[in-house]
Amino acid sequence: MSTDQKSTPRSGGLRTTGLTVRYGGNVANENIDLEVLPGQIVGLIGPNGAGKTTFVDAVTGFTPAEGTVELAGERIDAMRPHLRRRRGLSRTWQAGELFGNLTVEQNVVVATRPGGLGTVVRDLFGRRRQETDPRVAKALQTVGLAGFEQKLARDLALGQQKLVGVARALVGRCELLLLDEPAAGLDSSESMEFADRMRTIVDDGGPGVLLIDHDMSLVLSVCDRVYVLEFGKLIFAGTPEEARTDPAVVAAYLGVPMENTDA
Ligand SMILES: Nc1ncnc2c1ncn2[C@@H]1O[C@H](COP(=O)(O)OP(=O)(O)OP(=O)(O)O)[C@@H](O)[C@H]1O
Repeated sequence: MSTDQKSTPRSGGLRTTGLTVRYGGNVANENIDLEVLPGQIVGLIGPNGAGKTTFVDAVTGFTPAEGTVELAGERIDAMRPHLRRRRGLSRTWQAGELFGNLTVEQNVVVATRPGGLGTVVRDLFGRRRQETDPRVAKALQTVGLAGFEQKLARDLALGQQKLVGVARALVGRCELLLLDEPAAGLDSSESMEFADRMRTIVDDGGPGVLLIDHDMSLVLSVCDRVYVLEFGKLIFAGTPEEARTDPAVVAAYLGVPMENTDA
């Protein structure tokens, strides 16, 4: 495994050390050391069942794990999921996260309210309708959806709906953004458009991003670094260029040239 991880503490981003998840006798993640620095897009890939979702669940606190998780230099592994979120660990979900009958703006507002959807609905039908929260406006501008605030979420193209999901994750404190299969359902040009937007967000001072996806061309083209999981273990960490020719990575993908592989 090639890696250039340093042992000095970082002031931002995500770092896991020795992250291990067991489901009975099955070790779904084994000693995972992974780092995402601010300003980086880092890919996490691996064949079906390799342990990618388990890793996300462990980092976000939805699955018990051994080892440490640091966010922006602070240990968060003893925290419950909502506290990790408050510290700036944000994620998007694979599917079904938007409320189709609400506007784009309302969908993002939901993420800013402690009461979630219930509070927003009360605001809509009660007298507490407020001006647009500047954080919401900024998040929508960041993802390129300024001007779409009053459209219904269901009327947007799928790629735009995914960007609403990103805006929701970005609103409030965001030290690290976990993108869980953002390209699912997108065609290759929509995926690349999404990737370009993510690159711009990160390069413009956005958070570090951990991108988990089956779309290899997306991951290899947009990521600064790539980690590859197989049977719960990291078999590779390095640049996308190194991943394309690494024998263990190629073997994990059955020898198919990686540009053409759909994990
Ligand atoms: N809640 C659970 N209880 C028991 N075993 C589980 C549980 N969740 C996942 N596993 C097992 O852990 C291993 C890793 O699964 P995981 O879903 O994390 O892989 P993945 O890389 O995300 O797969 P996919 O690409 O298909 O989503 C698999 O062997 C799976 O069967």
